[in-house]
Amino acid sequence: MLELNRVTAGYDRRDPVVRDVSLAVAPGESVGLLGPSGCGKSTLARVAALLHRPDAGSVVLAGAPVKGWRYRAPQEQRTAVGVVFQQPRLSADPRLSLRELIAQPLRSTGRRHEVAVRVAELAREVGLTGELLDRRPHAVSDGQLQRACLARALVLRPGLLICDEMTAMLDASTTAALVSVVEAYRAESGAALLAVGHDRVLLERWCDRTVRWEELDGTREPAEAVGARG
Ligand SMILES: Nc1ncnc2c1ncn2[C@@H]1O[C@H](COP(=O)(O)OP(=O)(O)OP(=O)(O)O)[C@@H](O)[C@H]1O
Repeated sequence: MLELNRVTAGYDRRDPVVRDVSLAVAPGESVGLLGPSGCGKSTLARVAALLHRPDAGSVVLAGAPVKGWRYRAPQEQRTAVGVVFQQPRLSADPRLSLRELIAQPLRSTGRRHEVAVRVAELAREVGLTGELLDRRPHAVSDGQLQRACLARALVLRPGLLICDEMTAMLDASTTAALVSVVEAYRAESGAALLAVGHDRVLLERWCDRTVRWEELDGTREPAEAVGARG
């Protein structure tokens, strides 16, 4: 579903954060990427979500090489990937109600009834009640806002979901609830998952396999890097 081939990326070409990293997620597979704070996991997650152009290497999504990058990849390709970040307040437009937030990726479809039905269905799945849906981000908890962000990530029925420390700010019961929403969606849709984080116990329980950041580092011995890709 996703192939990152020898990706180098960062914020300064002379000193990239991600160097020569390769990682593949098969269709329907869930992969947990584990690494310490600051190693570059979120940067790689943003490349995988087609939101950050790599300086070198390639990204292949559902068998098609991603082309036409500006800072991000073209929107048609981006809509095949759903993404949830660690801090919902940084990714959610504060002017929108949770209902509008969830519906945001559907705004170009114009079919208002369908949009309302889909938003209501997802809100129910993530556990948001009617009254909460009319509130704006400042009037809900982090957990409630993250539920809305997860619903938004699923609204276009992506074939690949990327969860970048999705539950890092949440308590155990909200974490369990959001993981089970992701798993229910994957069971029904066959979507693949890349979950990024530093909670080894959570990712090992959640994912088919986990990969440690050190294993991906293409600047290490070639034998180690090949092993990580297999
Ligand atoms: N927009 C940016 N501009 C410049 N440097 C950045 C930017 N975003 C991240 N960095 C730097 O890139 C490095 C990797 O950051 P990244 O967020 O990818 O790491 P991470 O492994 O996800 O960390 P954490 O687990 O703490 O979220 C860090 O040194 C960070 O300071």
